[in-house]
Amino acid sequence: MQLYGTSKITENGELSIGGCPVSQLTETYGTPLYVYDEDFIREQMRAYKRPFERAHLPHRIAYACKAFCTIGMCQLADSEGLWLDIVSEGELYTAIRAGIHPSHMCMNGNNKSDHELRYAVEVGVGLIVVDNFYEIDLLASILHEQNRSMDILLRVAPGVEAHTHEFISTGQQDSKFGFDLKSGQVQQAVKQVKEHKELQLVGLHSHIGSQIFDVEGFRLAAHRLAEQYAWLLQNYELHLHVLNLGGGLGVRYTEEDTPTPIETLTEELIAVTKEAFLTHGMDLPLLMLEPGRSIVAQAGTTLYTVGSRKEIPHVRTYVAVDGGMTDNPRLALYGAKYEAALAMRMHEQPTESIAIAGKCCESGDMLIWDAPLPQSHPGDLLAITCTGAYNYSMASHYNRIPNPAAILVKDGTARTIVKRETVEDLCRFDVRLE
Ligand SMILES: Cc1ncc(COP(=O)(O)O)c(C=O)c1O
Ligand SMILES: N[C@@H](CCCC[NH3+])C(=O)O
Repeated sequence: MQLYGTSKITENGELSIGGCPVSQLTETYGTPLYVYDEDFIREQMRAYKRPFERAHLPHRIAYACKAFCTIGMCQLADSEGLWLDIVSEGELYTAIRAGIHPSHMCMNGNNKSDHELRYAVEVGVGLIVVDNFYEIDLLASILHEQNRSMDILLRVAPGVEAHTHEFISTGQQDSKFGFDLKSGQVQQAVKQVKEHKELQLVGLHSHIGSQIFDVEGFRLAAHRLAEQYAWLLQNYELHLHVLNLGGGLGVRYTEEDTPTPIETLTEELIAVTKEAFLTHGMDLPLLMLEPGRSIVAQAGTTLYTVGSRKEIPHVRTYVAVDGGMTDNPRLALYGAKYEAALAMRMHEQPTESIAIAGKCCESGDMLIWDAPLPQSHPGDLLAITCTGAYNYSMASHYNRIPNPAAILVKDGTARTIVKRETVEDLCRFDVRLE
């Protein structure tokens, strides 16, 4: 199993994260437990900024908090000077509760409700990424009512096929997101925006997908967008000074994944975007990025306790843990692959290949199909790495399983960022029939 960030193996073969031996963490917080490595998260955020700072380029890095959205996580992003990319009332509310200034937020979403847009306008969200024709008029009318104006970007579907799972590919022409570039919807949208003095169009936005390993898709998107910037300048005398290329940088879940490191990819992104704009004799606009997964995925490890075992001769051995698809639905949804280790016996060699199952009443409730591990016993601690993104945020209560706690570890100290749910919490909204 590959270790990330501050994760280490102690002399007696125990996994430690952020200077905290995992047995101490689980003794205090129980299992399943999401453990987040604070230094590593901060380092990922800084890696995005360094290339811009080195080149003295204006930039905005907005953490796409959908990857892991809690008050503490929003505070971390803010403390590193990042904006937040939010997509719903809930994310906006969380960010506000975290004390983030709304002017440092960018709001995405393909079906923002009247209520959500009103909320964003009232608090003064810095930038709204308008996704469709309906939203242009809706947002304009809300702003008009309140006698306000707002900076917006237009979300563009640039017709780029990102090489990733089809469920997380978003830049292709056949997508629910954004204005279709190929059929001229972007120019049509700009025309419609120009009819509303409340909407200040400052740039375009594209997000080609998630878990992307190289710059090629971004290069194509940058070229297609630069062409639009040039066209809009020529035909409408519209000088757009912001370009948002979205998020999407991939991470290593297993050895099959070979992502470009954040700093290198960011340098490449700057270079390809510069080149694209130069082709049209234009300067690089203020570049905005919205990374989610690459900030938090590898900084997260989930700790479980091993329970039952089922050996099917000549077929497979299942070992079940005290969590599963409720805290990590990514195998069930995308066929995602992970690595695991027995967290107290990190020095031991694997002796068998097992299937790690969850505890839900569902055959698809699996975490890993073939994990090479030493023989495990009930009560052993099992660690699955790279579970920091889209795990907690997509957790469910299936089978009325409470969500685990999440903690942040650093320099030998642990802090709770999300409390463990209780079964009482699960009944909180139920109404007893009288
Ligand atoms: C508009 C937008 N921005 C940013 C992100 C973050 O993507 P990722 O977590 O892959 O960096 C997403 C999710 O794919 C998105 O839809
Ligand atoms: N939920 C997806 C990522 C979606 C990206 C958001 N647009 C995943 O777990 O990989």
